[in-house]
Amino acid sequence: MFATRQISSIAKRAFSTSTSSNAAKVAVLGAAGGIGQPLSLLLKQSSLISHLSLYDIVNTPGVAADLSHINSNSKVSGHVPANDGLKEALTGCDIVVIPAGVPRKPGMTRDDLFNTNASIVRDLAVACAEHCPKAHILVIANPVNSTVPIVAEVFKKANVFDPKRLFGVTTLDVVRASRFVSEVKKVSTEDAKITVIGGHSGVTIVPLLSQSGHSFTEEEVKALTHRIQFGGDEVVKAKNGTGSATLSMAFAGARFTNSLLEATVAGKKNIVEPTFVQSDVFAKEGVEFFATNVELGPNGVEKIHPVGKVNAYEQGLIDAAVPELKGNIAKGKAFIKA
Ligand SMILES: NC(=O)C1=CN([C@@H]2O[C@H](COP(=O)(O)OP(=O)(O)OC[C@H]3O[C@@H](n4cnc5c(N)ncnc54)[C@H](O)[C@@H]3O)[C@@H](O)[C@H]2O)C=CC1
Ligand SMILES: O=C([O-])CC(=O)C(=O)O
Repeated sequence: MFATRQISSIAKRAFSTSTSSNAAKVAVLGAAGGIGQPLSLLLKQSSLISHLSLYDIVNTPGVAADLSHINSNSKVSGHVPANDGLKEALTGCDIVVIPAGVPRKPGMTRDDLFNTNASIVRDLAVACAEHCPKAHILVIANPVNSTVPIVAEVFKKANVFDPKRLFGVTTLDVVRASRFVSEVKKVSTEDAKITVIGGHSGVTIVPLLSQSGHSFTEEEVKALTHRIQFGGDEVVKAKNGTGSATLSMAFAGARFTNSLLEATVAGKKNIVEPTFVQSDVFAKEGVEFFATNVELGPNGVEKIHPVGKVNAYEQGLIDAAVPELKGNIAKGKAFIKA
């Protein structure tokens, strides 16, 4: 249901309504990339955005010129590093979405991207802390389990950290889970709402199929769990060295950004999305960031939902996720502290 409803309502807004009076400035950093371009296209259709600000180290003037001909009401600007481009892109931003960074090739883990992407995300976070310290920051760049703590540490160093405004985008995991379960159970995706908790890599992705209202055989649970945890690898393998998920990620990133806009700009209530945030849910186990369903409100995180009832199999998945997550988070924090 979400997909159809979202696309038709976005399309309607684009062609029949004007931009909301308190609409937001939204920046996409990495906007010329595989995710950045389709994500920017989807965001261009939102009437809750007044200014779509596109930043990349290359090619954003062209992407911005192209998108700017679409007759929705938002302004589009393109920025590259020259002439204070990053400062221009970020100043006045309400939301910053960060898909900047390299994607995986076959045989790599998301953690293998750390060496390249950690410094990209750090430098962009430093600029956000300086030019738009109150913006909501949505991190897509992998490894999300480490890049989110990196942004947090940068913001803490600059004394501007607000944990309610920092999100790791894990929406693709629930989008995949919904699709895969709908295929197995032969139901509409509307009837396949799956909670996915934890983080965004391999065993840290924990689907809670027992909460879905469907019954599964043991074999189905194992196969679905594996497919949801390693769905990213399916795409990396199929793209055969040319990248990872871009189009489904753009869809998922737009879904999360639109939900945040609905909560912050449109003041809608009961907007719930899964996301990797600073959380108390597993704080006792030493896990500072964790993805669960989160209610979004005018200031970002409104309420972090608990994990809820899990069965023994899912408890085993959580037990496997916790140490891995702890390590990923510590690695991100140590990168900035060092
Ligand atoms: N959170 C999630 O669920 C997902 C995350 N990803 C991650 O998203 C990231 C981007 O993936 P793609 O768009 O496929 O890669 P891509 O290589 O197609 O695009 C990345 C873009 O970032 C730009 N870039 C590099 N350094 C930059 C900097 N310092 N400032 C601004 N822009 C910079 C590049 O010029 C390029 O246009 C990867 O790290 C990938 O692993 C991908 C899919 C899902
Ligand atoms: O698999 C990757 O590297 C990209 C990603 O995070 C995903 O598709 O979930």
